[in-house]
Amino acid sequence: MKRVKTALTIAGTDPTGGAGIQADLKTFEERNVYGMSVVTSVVAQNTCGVDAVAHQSVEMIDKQLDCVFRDIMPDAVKTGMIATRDMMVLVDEYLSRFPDLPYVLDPVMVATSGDVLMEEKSREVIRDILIPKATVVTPNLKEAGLILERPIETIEDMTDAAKIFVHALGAKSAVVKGGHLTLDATDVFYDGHKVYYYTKPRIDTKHTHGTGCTYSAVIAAELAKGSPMTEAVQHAKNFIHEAIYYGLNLGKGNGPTNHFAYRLKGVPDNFIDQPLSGGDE
Ligand SMILES: Nc1ncnc2c1ncn2[C@@H]1O[C@H](COP(=O)(O)OP(=O)(O)OP(=O)(O)O)[C@@H](O)[C@H]1O
Ligand SMILES: Cc1ncc(CO)c(N)n1
Repeated sequence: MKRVKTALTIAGTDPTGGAGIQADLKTFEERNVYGMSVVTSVVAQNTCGVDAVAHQSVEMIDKQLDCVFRDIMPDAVKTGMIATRDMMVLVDEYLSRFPDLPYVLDPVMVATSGDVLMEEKSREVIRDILIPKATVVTPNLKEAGLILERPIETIEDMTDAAKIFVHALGAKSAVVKGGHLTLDATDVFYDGHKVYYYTKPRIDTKHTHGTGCTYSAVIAAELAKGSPMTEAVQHAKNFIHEAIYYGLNLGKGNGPTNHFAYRLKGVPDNFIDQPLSGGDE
């Protein structure tokens, strides 16, 4: 019998719904994939920043993972905020049991607001343990720079970085995201053979909270459905572009993106349509 495809996110939370687990689940749903979630850290945050973080114990994360894996096998997994070394080691244990499971690694380190979401000493665990397991790793410029210990600022740097993630660090593929470039929003994808450039015009907005989470969640959903990597990345690029373009104008800081936009080509009829406005009330 045919069954719906499923994706699991292992990540931290955002009660305002723009980033983290909440963004991932909305995105899975928008891509017609059944979403599941394991909470690593409860984060008291909003569009202005992070107020407090409560890490779940490794035992509790283990119990959540066990509940999922012995009941509903995901067709793809994505990880976002995994704050500590011990949490990463645990996640690695599960990934090791299912070596064929598509795994999207978003190496979340710092929120858009600048708040730190991962212990600095965990960086080498991401690099040495999780990256070699990744079907695709999706760093932004800063994360790529911190992991590779060199500045990543230009398209050439991004191309070199994507190749290093694959050839030196052992990821199957890598996409270095250019949301923080100054010109066009170009993302560089390398699959071990060929480099692909995905470019969209930069949208002039401050409402980019959770763009990275949303983007990697699209890739996970597409991989769950069996799409080839290049198509998954193209969907992610189109999805995030529309989600930013048709911004919802919510929040007092860097607002969330519009997770409806890729499906509806805009905002639902009963929303106040204010694309690209600046967050005023
Ligand atoms: N202003 C923008 N205009 C167009 N595309 C953008 C813009 N900002 C980000 N993007 C796109 O959004 C996607 C996510 O990239 P980004 O570099 O912002 O991730 P991130 O920094 O990990 O996000 P987060 O804000 O969740 O930490 C990429 O495809 C990037 O090109
Ligand atoms: C939980 C969580 N993960 C990732 C980000 C990065 O956007 C965030 N702000 N919060």
